[in-house]
Amino acid sequence: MPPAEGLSSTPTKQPLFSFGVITDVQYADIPDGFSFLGVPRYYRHSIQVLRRAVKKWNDLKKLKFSLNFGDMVDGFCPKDKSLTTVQKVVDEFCKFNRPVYHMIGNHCLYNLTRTNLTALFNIASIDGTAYYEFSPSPAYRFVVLDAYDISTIGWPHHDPRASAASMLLQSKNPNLDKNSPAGLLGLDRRFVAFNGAMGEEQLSWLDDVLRDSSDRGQKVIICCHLPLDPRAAAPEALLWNYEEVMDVIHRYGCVKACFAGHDHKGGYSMDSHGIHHRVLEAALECPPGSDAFGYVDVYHDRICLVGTDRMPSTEMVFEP
Ligand SMILES: Nc1ccn([C@@H]2O[C@H](COP(=O)(O)O)[C@@H](O)[C@H]2O)c(=O)n1
Ligand SMILES: O=P(O)(O)OC[C@H](O)CO
Repeated sequence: MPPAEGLSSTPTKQPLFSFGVITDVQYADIPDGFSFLGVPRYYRHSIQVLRRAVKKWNDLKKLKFSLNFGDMVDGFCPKDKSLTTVQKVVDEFCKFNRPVYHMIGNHCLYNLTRTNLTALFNIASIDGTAYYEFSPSPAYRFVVLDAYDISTIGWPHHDPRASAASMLLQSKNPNLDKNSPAGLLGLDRRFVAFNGAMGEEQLSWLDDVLRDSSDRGQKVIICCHLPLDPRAAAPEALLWNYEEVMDVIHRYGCVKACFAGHDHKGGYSMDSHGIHHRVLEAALECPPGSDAFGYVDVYHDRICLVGTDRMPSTEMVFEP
């Protein structure tokens, strides 16, 4: 869990900039249900959480942009309603009067093609990929990763990225149902079909962006639907090749924090290189009337997540 429930030493100076965060809205116009492990899921209420998030973000008047960490629609959404449902959620995000940067999650890919999704989410895409970067202030760069670059979901069966994922799952997960981690031990429990990996091209792009950021003296915040640190999330939620990705990140000193979604209960850790990992609590699992969203104040020496209700606040001070 985060080191502090509140912001014990909130700096009094003005942040360089601030941004909103929300994850796993997983909206569908269907009755409430449960996760595979029996955790309640409020499919119709989650869009109300998003509405309250957008209102709060607008009321604050200081946010520069917001980040949606993926899974805006649920896999149980009737497939003939996928497009209108995703459009309905996108329309809610559009009520925020600043840009919103989206990530693609597994539930998005259960519903729509990558071509549809990248168009709806306004992601400039090469060959269906959904990784990109932006710099909201000269001192900072945001790197948005595509966690399903190598995946059995989202690509046509003949695509090499789908074949590579199938081969990996085949070798790591003997279960007939590849969504099941039954029998897998420890961190190997991540080898399930609802996760994915970053491919070589994306890893090399990440390396280039981080080298350039280091050269420019910029600090970097990494954003990914899937968590990258085992101490911040359940093994079943991790990116398949999180170690490879963290090896690239640890080559440079510029990355200060990694944010993720997917593991609905949320989490926090600081890794061996002093990088903060914050997995955000899901909007989907908020019982009616409760919320999970927040905003982040960014300073030169720290970032402060100010959470609402089920999303605890977290102060993340950078290592010198
Ligand atoms: N076939 C499956 C699917 C999931 N699990 C486990 O349940 C957890 C939650 O799954 P949801 O997709 O409902 O969020 C997941 O972390 C798996 O450990 C399973 O055992 N078998
Ligand atoms: O949002 P889901 O249904 O993919 O669930 C993700 C799992 O909880 C990760 O362990």
